[in-house]
Amino acid sequence: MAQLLFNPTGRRKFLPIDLDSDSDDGGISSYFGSSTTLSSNTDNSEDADDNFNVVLRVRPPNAQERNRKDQFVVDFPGDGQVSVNNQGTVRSFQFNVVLEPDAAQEDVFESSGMKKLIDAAILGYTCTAFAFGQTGSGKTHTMTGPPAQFHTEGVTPDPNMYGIIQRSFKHLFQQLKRQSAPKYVRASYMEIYNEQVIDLLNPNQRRYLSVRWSKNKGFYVENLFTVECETIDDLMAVLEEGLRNRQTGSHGLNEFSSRSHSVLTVTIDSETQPEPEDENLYVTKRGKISFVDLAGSEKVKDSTAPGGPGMLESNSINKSLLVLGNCISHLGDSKRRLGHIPYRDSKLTKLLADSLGGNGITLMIACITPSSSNVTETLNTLRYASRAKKIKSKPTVKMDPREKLIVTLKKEIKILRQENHYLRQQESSRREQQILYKENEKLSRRVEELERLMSEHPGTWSLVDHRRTDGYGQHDLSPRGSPVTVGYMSPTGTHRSTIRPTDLPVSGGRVKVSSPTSHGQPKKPPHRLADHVTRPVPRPIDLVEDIPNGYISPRQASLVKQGAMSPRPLDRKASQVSQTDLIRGMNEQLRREVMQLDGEIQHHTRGATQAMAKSYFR
Ligand SMILES: Nc1ncnc2c1ncn2[C@@H]1O[C@H](COP(=O)(O)OP(=O)(O)OP(=O)(O)O)[C@@H](O)[C@H]1O
Repeated sequence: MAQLLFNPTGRRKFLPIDLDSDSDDGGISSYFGSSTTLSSNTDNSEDADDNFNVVLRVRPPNAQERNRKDQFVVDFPGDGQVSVNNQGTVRSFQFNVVLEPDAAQEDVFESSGMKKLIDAAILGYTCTAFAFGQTGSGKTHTMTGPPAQFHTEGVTPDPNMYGIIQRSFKHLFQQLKRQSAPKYVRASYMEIYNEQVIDLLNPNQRRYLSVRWSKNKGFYVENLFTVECETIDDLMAVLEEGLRNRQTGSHGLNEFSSRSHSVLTVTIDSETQPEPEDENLYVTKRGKISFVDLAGSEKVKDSTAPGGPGMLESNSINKSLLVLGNCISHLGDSKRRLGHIPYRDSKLTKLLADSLGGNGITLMIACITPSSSNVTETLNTLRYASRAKKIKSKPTVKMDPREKLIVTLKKEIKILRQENHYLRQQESSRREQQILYKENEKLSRRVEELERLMSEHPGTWSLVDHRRTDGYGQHDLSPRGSPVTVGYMSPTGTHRSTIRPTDLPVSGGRVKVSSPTSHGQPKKPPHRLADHVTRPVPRPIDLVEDIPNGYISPRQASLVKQGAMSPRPLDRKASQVSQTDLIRGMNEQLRREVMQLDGEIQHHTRGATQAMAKSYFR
């Protein structure tokens, strides 16, 4: 897209908008009096789920219709309903919001959900507001205000009559003013006239622009000028310039009829930080809001220029509206929605493809007249609008594809870092466990040695374990009565037994001595597994059930029993910590056991030495 140093031609018509004025309409009061007349079925014009919102506006009868004494055939039963009496046959339709003839410009802006669209565009969504309906039904009046005001020499438009475009500009800049992050606003303005795209901001060089398609952008207009808009005044100048250059004509139904479809697009680029902790990563989100004022559908016989350019205009207008209608029919049908949508059949539908069926948020304002002379067109518009109501879209935030890739990669890096940290933690805890296993083996060997030493002097000491038949008991120095677990633990398996100090015959604080087995040789110490026992294959400890009993505290155990706690209360990391603690505890037991055995032996050796000395000196 080319950039234009914007230098609007002609003098300013629009009055500046005061951004600081309290009321959202800049002090605009109702043109038709203060009564707001609208009805809505669910009062959900601001409903977040409503990504394709259709509202209906019915204009008041004009002078011509009143003079003709046309009948008022549209009725408003309330709750978003509208009914049309076609020579006695009444048809009813339902919309999100129905704006009755005396609804003011302000009411349209406030009730249509337009603010939601602007807010979404600031957040990076593709939004579209478009007005459609038969010629003279009030589309341009709704979008920009009464066309007579900006097409009549010497008339300055009344800000009270500003349409949703000017009011949206104001809301946009008011919102941007509140935000600290930088935002860049740009605008383009084009029209599709007789199936040709014309840049409304480059009137001196009236040439037709091509509509192209790219994977990243979808359909777009090549070489369309975009104007940087730092202030609301810049945007107003863009609107004014475009309106001045737009194709208008006069025919029987509208003195200032738009003979083209116009698309004014405001793009909002905002830099955001997707990762709050990563101060260096900024991505640009590109939101946009397009205001589309369609040329009015019309009966060719009503056009007052038969055979001339008016006929060609009417045909191409009707053709592109027909294609738009086809696309809407397809998109509004749950089955056909998944098939081919004929966007490519007209330039208008190509450029609206994103808004209609894609990832955008769309507001459609259907405009009708209340007059009996237009009842057929009114019913057509209402059917069109009803079909459009069924369109579903999935809005997504637009981001530069390269920046999107960077964000994705950054997220992946973050996940990999976390995984790496977790694995390192596991590795260090595994290493600690290995050290503890080695220590456990050493201590167990020492206990075995000491036990062998004691057993080599039968009659002096022996170890008693009346629960075991192999003649080997275990020493437990924990406070009497408390069950403890002692044993040998190897990296490949465990051998555990729980004994109580009361189980051991104690005499004078010492373990009672009795003879070892009748074979005289010590059997395999209880700290080791018997040879025929197959050791379990080592595997990561991740479940509480994998760990022998003793991991859950009595309080936890009772909670599990009561069902107040899951039997797997520990996570992977916690269970590994518990395993380490278990081995550490066992090593502590073994250390005390070694000390106890050492003490026993020293005590005995001292006793024997004293006895020897006594007999020597005797
Ligand atoms: N709600 C309204 N209240 C008062 N006047 C209205 C309203 N809607 C439309 N009008 C007037 O009716 C006339 C036709 O409206 P407008 O030009 O907006 O119709 P249109 O749908 O854009 O027609 P076309 O498709 O031919 O461009 C204008 O003079 C306009 O000011």
